Amino acid sequence: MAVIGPWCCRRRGQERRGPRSESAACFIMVRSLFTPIDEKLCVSLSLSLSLPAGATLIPVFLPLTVLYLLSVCRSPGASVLQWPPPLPPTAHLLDPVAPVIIAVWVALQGFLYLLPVGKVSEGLVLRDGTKLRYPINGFSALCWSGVLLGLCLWLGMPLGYLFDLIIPLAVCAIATSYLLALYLYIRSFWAPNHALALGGNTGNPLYDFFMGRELNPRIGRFDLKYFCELRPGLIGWVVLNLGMLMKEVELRDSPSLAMLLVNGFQLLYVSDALWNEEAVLTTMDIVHDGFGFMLAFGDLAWVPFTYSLQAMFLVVHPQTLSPLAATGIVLLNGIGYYIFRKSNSQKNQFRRNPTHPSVANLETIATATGKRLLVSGWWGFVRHPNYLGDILMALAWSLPCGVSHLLPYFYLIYFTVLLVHREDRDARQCRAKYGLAWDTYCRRVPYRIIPYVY
Ligand SMILES: NC(=O)C1=CN([C@@H]2O[C@H](COP(=O)(O)OP(=O)(O)OC[C@H]3O[C@@H](n4cnc5c(N)ncnc54)[C@H](OP(=O)(O)O)[C@@H]3O)[C@@H](O)[C@H]2O)C=CC1
Ligand SMILES: CC(C)=CCC[C@@H](C)[C@H]1CC=C2C3=C(CC[C@@]21C)[C@@]1(C)CC[C@H](O)C(C)(C)[C@@H]1CC3
Repeated sequence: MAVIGPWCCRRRGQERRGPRSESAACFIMVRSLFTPIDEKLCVSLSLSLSLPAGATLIPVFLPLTVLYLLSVCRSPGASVLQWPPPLPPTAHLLDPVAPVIIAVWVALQGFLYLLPVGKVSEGLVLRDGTKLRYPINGFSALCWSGVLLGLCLWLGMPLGYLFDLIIPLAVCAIATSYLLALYLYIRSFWAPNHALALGGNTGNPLYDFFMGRELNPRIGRFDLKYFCELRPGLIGWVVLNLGMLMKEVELRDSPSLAMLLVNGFQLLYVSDALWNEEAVLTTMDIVHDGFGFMLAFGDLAWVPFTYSLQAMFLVVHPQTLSPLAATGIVLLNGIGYYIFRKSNSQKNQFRRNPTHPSVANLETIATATGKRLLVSGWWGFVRHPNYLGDILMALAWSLPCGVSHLLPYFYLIYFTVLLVHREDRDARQCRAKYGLAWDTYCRRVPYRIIPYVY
């Protein structure tokens, strides 16, 4: 097996080292999934999984992981530690109804995105000094989607059919993300230099296809990355959850408490993302990352089909929850959500208007860029309080599924790896941006995500 050194590329005299995207988190995730089977094999696999081998293998490995998880989730054993079963026959992978559902869904979300409702916000300043404008109407798209789904249910449409169709739907979503990524890669060659992302232009076609060359690809005023990040996949996730709930009603006459909790928690999370849609304009994905296969696949296939695994698991593996356990889980989700929301809002408020009364009294340190860093409040507790809240919520989403299977904890494991990697990537970017001030911040706030642990 050829081992290709650390990720490193030279372009215009610059050297960049180290993994720079969630793809590295994927490598680690692959390792953590297979560790019990053969640690040595996985260590050498992950060593060899570097540029460009990683960029070649991940677009094959991740879609297969989605199909594998969905098949295992529907099987009676639901064991992720078994040897992967053969792929289902083609007849089970494809269904003519699936592309119709996906096309109608994406078209509906596109229509709702273009509706002239809600305000229009400006993104951060781009390299050419301009700012892009984005519609802030995601929450209204969620509400309209809810109204239309309610209408479908009222008309007697069997939403539980989504459970039966899940694998063909995932195949279609994966195919759509491949086509989209290919389109994005080709069109990026017509984009001006200043519109390209700094990370996805190594000249290696596979790596650039994977990372994405163009930063904010648009068709007219339709921003493809912003649309995909928050609409079809994220709202699709809660629709799939609802489908699982309806399937449970079909099978057992009423939804279980566990299913209601999972649906409720995840609906709260998605609603929160869309309610605070403007905050997404300052996330790494929108500001730094190109739009390529990783984000297209992540948004359109990974999020809806792996984030809904807990609800799908509950259809086949019903769980009984005692009122005490349910109360504890609701409390855990509430605490996680509180930390997540309060810390995200505090930073957003501080970045938008540092003199606002809610943040004006917080202790800060100055940086050479003119921006200040918070060293008290949530951001003085740990360096990423928002990640801590997110991880607590992820745990609360898995616990209703009991502790007999590992599969419902897939999201928690994947997400922890993703956030640990994301924290590391952000720390490197902040170190480069703020220099000594960042070191001072790190000394003042020694823990990254979990106080006294990490
Ligand atoms: N469910 C999911 O699949 C995922 C969810 N998430 C969630 O998305 C949310 C956003 O996360 P993400 O975009 O990764 O990063 P953050 O929202 O944590 O933003 C990091 C940025 O915040 C600023 N910052 C860091 N420390 C300070 C400080 N002390 N004072 C002021 N500003 C500071 C820096 O930017 P600057 O100084 O330039 O302003 C830094 O680059 C999180 O809640 C995360 O959990 C993320 C990924 C996946
Ligand atoms: C394995 C793989 C292909 C990983 C790709 C990573 C993406 C799935 C995630 C990267 C950042 C994301 C964010 C959200 C969803 C997952 C992805 C796309 C997010 C929209 C979820 C809701 C949150 O409230 C959020 C809006 C802060 C968040 C933004 C980042």
